[in-house]
Amino acid sequence: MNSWPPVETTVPDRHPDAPAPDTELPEHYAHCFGCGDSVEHGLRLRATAGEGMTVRSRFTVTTEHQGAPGLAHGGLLACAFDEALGSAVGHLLRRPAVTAKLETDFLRPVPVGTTLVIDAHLDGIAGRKVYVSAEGTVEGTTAVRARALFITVDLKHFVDHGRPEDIRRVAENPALLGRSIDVNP
Ligand SMILES: CCCCCCCC(=O)SCCNC(=O)CCNC(=O)[C@H](O)C(C)(C)COP(=O)(O)OP(=O)(O)OC[C@H]1O[C@@H](n2cnc3c(N)ncnc32)[C@H](O)[C@@H]1OP(=O)(O)O
Repeated sequence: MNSWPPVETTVPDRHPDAPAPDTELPEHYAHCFGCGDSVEHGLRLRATAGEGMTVRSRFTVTTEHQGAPGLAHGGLLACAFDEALGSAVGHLLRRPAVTAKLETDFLRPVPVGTTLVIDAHLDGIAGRKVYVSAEGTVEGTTAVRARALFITVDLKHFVDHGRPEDIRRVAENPALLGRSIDVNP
């Protein structure tokens, strides 16, 4: 395995306004496939702030999430990790960031009806680059590991690239966005 993080980094402090350990974290966007409650067959990850630079997320696999009979689809598991890792970056640093690179190791199948517990850890930052890793367990057994590079961005990233009607909808109803991330840090 390559060394991780792959470049020299520093470990940041939690943002002073980051949610305290054991706080249940809100969805970051109501229409997010990873965490939004408005998405009928979305993953609906639930997350809790941990100690230090950690966040624990939980993903319960339903029949809509299958790739093979009775088993979670690998791409959706990767999505769950993207969300869990992004949640750690967003909530602990309180800065918007997007995934630039995501790698996953699938060690064991994840059955429908089980809950994957994803423990994400913010490993270090170098400028706008944020390195995070996570381990997912099912009933105490490691099933998936992942690591990712997120890049912090400003609000302009979303305004410039997002579909105008969706940007407008959020501007008209800011409650669609969670309040744990500073959009103008
Ligand atoms: C609470 C929130 C939860 C959110 C969970 C969900 C997260 C998501 O799904 S985000 C959606 C998926 N991701 C995206 O759409 C991102 C698409 N990509 C982009 O917009 C751009 O490529 C972006 C913003 C990542 C980087 O572009 P840009 O701002 O021009 O920066 P750029 O200069 O290219 O890169 C910055 C640094 O990162 C490095 N970098 C960028 N991409 C990569 C990569 N794939 N691999 C390695 N390094 C990379 C660059 O080499 C550069 O390094 P250095 O500073 O040392 O020169």
